[in-house]
Amino acid sequence: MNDDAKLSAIRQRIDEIDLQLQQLISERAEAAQGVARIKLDEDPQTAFYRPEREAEILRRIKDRNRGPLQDAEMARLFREIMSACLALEQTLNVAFLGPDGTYTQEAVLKHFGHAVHTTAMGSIPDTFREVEAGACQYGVVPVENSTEGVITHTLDTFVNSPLRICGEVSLPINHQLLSRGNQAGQIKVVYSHAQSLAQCRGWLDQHLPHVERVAVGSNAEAARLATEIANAAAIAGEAAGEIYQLSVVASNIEDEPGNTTRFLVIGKQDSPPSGEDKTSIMFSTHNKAGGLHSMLTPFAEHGISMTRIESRPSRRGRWDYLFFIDVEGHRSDDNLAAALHEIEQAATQFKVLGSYPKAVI
Ligand SMILES: O=C(O)C(=O)C[C@]1(C(=O)O)C=C[C@@H](O)C=C1
Repeated sequence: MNDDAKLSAIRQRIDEIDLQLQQLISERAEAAQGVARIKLDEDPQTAFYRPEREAEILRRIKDRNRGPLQDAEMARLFREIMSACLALEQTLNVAFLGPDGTYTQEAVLKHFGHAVHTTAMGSIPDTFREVEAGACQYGVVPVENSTEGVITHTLDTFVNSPLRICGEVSLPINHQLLSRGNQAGQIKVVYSHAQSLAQCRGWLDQHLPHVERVAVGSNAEAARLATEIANAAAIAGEAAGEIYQLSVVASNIEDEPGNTTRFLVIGKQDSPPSGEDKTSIMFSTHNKAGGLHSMLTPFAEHGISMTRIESRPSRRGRWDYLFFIDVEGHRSDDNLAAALHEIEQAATQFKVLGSYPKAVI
């Protein structure tokens, strides 16, 4: 067989595979419609989105992947199939910290796939309010960055919100220096969110030491300004560059190569156990020596791993703090339920913010 004949034979095989794939995807979508009918029969107020089921499916897909596609690529393809199937059951509206083109929007699409409808909000509290009011079923907000630490605004907003955490998203952050066509030497001002400016401080000191740095509300806002102002550039993600049609002057300019931001998915529902879960809680304790230590002892005694601890002033008095803690496990696990009960008894204020599947993709 010559090369032309080989090529055409392989393409014929690809056509046959595509046909089978397409038929199977349609069958899968019909199956999802069947699930939706049962859910509605059982409860007219049902939640169609099931984070624990999606996490189980995506984990299995990664586990049984045998290449040549990477696990993450394979999971991403199935992520989109599930997203389209869910859209047949219900249009999902997800509020996020906007404007369009922010990393938070990227996190929404990574977590829910592209078949969801996204609504850009002006602030973190507005994102919470949109979900509390029922205008969107879910919201996505940033909570911590591996280089810059916690996003305090998100933690503070949880204090008075009835919403639950029902998922987490981990997004590698690759910052691009974007501009309308300026070369690095022509740039006089760089706009970005304060956190992104901080994450690129070393690069800016080295490559643009005399250029003014201006912090603005979001990276997407910075990208918009870079389209309007002469000799301006923005630090933002690729998505913002595409939306605002800016060219990349320098890519991946973050100082820490592993720079990652973690986002939380907030909603009104609790996520049942998925097999690999995390639980986030918030509490305050009497302001006395050893107070925090004694509050954490139940975790150690019940063999629970803590993955994060943050403290915030409680605003109820000087030196009074709220603690935000993430642990491994689901609140319905026996050992975690026992530990949480003991902590609740000893706390002056206590709230489980949610149990949810660990990020899979
Ligand atoms: O299993 C379900 O509950 C479904 O609705 C099906 C499905 C899927 O496509 O696999 C779709 C949406 C849910 O979030 C989880 C899974």
